[in-house]
Amino acid sequence: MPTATGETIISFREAAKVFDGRKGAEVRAVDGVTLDVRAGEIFGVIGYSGAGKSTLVRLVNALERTTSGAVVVDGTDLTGLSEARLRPVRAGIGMIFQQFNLLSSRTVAGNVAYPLEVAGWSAARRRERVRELLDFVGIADKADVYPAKLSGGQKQRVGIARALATNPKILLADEATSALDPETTHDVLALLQRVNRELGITVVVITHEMDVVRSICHRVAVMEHGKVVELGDAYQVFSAPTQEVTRRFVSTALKDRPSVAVIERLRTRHAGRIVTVGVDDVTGSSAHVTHVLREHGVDGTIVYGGITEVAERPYGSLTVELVGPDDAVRAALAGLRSVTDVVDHGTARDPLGAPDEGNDR
Ligand SMILES: Nc1ncnc2c1ncn2[C@@H]1O[C@H](COP(=O)(O)OP(=O)(O)OP(=O)(O)O)[C@@H](O)[C@H]1O
Repeated sequence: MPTATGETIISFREAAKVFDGRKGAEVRAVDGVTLDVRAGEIFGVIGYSGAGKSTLVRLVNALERTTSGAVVVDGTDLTGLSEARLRPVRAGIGMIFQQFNLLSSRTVAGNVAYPLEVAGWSAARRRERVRELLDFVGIADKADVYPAKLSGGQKQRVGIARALATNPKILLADEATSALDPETTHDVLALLQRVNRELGITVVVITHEMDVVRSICHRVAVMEHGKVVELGDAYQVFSAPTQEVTRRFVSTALKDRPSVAVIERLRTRHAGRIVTVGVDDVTGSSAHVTHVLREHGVDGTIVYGGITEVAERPYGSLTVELVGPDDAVRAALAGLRSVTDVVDHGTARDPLGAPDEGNDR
C-alpha cells in the first residue's frame, strides 16, 4: 500500500552507528537518533562536517547498518535484513551525491538507463523512460553527451534523473549542491522542489549550508556529535533556535544582525538611539515597526539589516536609528517590545549591550 502524505515513511528509533576509529577508539557517528520523516515532505539534516549526517542517511538505504536501535523504511525494519530482502527496500530509494558519481564511459542517456537495465526493463521501455526523465530535469538535448562535457549543474540533473528512474518514493540528497555555484545551486534546489511537489517524492536533504534548508526544507534536524540537538518545523527551528550550533547556522545565512564593530560605527555615525528589531510573521513585521514609531512621533531610519525567507515565510531584523524626545523614544521602545524582540544598543554617549551582542540572535 502506498504511504499516505504525512504518515511516517522513515523512522529512526534510538539508531546508533559506532565505527572502530584509530587505535581502537570508538567513533559514535550516529548516537541514539530518534526521529520520523513524513511522507511527502522535504526533510533537512544540517550539521557541520563530522556531525554524522552522511552516516545517518546511509542507514536509510542500509549502506551502513545500525550498531543498535532500528531504522524502519516504508514499514520495513531494516535491522538484520539480508541483502536479498533489502533489494526491494533499496528499489524504493534514489540517492544523489555531491560528486554526482556518474559513469564517465556512458552518455547521459546511458547513465540514466543504467538502473533500468539492472532492474530488467526492456530496451524500448528504457528509451521511453529515459526521454521522459531527461525532459523532466531539463536536459533532453544532452542525451548523447558524455559527462565530461557537462557543467556541474547538468551533471547533477543527470544524477537526479538517474535516481528517479525506477520511481522511488524517497530521494536522499547528500550534499547535492555543495560542489555548485550559488546560481546553479538555486536551479538544482528548485528542481528538487519540483521532484517533491510534482512527483510526491519524499526528499531527505543532507547539508552543511543553512541556505539549502532555508529555501526548500519543511522540517529540519540539526545534528552535532552524532545526536539530533534540535528538530522541528524549519521556520520554528531557525526563528527561535535553542542551541548554539543552530544559532551559528542562522547567523551565517542571514547576516542581518550587526556585529559589535558595526554597532560601534553605527553609534558614531548616527546621533540617535540604535536598536535592532526582529521581523517575522509571528511577532513583528516592518509594518508594525513603522506603525509604533509613527504612533509615538519618533523618526526611524533604517541603518542596517535584512529580511529574507525561511521556509517561504519572512524572517530577519532591522537596525533602526530612533530620533525624537527622550520620553517619546522610551515609549516607542516599549511599544516595539510589545510586538517583537528588540535589542537596544543605546547611543555613542550611552552605549548598551553585551560585548558579544552582535553575534546573538
Ligand atoms: N567508515 C568509517 N570508519 C570510521 N569512522 C567513520 C567512518 N565513516 C564515518 N566515520 C566517522 O564518523 C563521524 C561522522 O561522519 P559523517 O561522514 O557521517 O559526518 P558528516 O556530518 O556527514 O560529515 P561530512 O560532511 O564531513 O561527511 C566522523 O567522525 C567520521 O570520521
